[in-house]
Amino acid sequence: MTLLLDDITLTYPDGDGRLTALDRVSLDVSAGSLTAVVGPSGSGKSSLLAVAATLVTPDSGRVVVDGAEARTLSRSDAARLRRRAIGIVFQQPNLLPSLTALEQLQVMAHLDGRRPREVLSAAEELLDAVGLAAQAHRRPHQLSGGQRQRVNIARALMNAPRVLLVDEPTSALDHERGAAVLELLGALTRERGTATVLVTHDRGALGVADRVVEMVDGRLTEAGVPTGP
Ligand SMILES: Nc1ncnc2c1ncn2[C@@H]1O[C@H](COP(=O)(O)OP(=O)(O)OP(=O)(O)O)[C@@H](O)[C@H]1O
Repeated sequence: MTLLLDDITLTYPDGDGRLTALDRVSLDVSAGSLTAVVGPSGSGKSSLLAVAATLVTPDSGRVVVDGAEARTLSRSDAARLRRRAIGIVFQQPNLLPSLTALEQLQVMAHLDGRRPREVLSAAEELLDAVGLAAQAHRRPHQLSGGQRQRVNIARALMNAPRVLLVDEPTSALDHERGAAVLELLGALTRERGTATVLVTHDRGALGVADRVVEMVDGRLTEAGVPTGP
């Protein structure tokens, strides 16, 4: 199993008590499959992603990414796991305004100490895969919202992560662009073999998901396997 969340409980301080954001949640996601997480606002979806990304340590339960249990790693091994094994796509692309699309991708890999020539060809190949080969030298303000989100997705894939975590990627997009981004995420998941978790309000996501789970009040329930379009 490429991503395993096993019996996760996460609480936050809340006045005198604690608020349970994740209540004994378990989820496994295999390579090359996409799990959509739906559920009302405040039900714990972002918390689930933060735990899966190893950005937040749960009160109890295990997070296993590509065979490594996050809690047992040293700080530096945990940082490496986060950088290499996990790709994160947030709602807002957060691109650096002064860099071109190509450079946004290159920065990720340079931070990881990879060789410039190899980095350049990987970045060009990924921009091509997300349909932006012709826009490689544009800066964020010269791209549409959908194109910016594609750069964001390509950037998250730059270090060839085993796990891809995506939070509401279509919320800033119109229906058509949103649908195209979801199709792209489904295709990249299969091509690149990532274990993908997609948090979304967008019903269009149900068509690209292998599995749909629902969060309600911090608990996860199976919402069924979509039967396709
Ligand atoms: N840092 C925090 N400190 C305290 N409580 C928090 C914190 N982050 C989230 N919460 C609470 O935990 C619960 C789950 O929040 P979370 O952001 O995971 O929900 P969500 O399903 O992602 O919501 P939305 O769809 O609105 O983004 C909510 O009740 C929220 O108010």
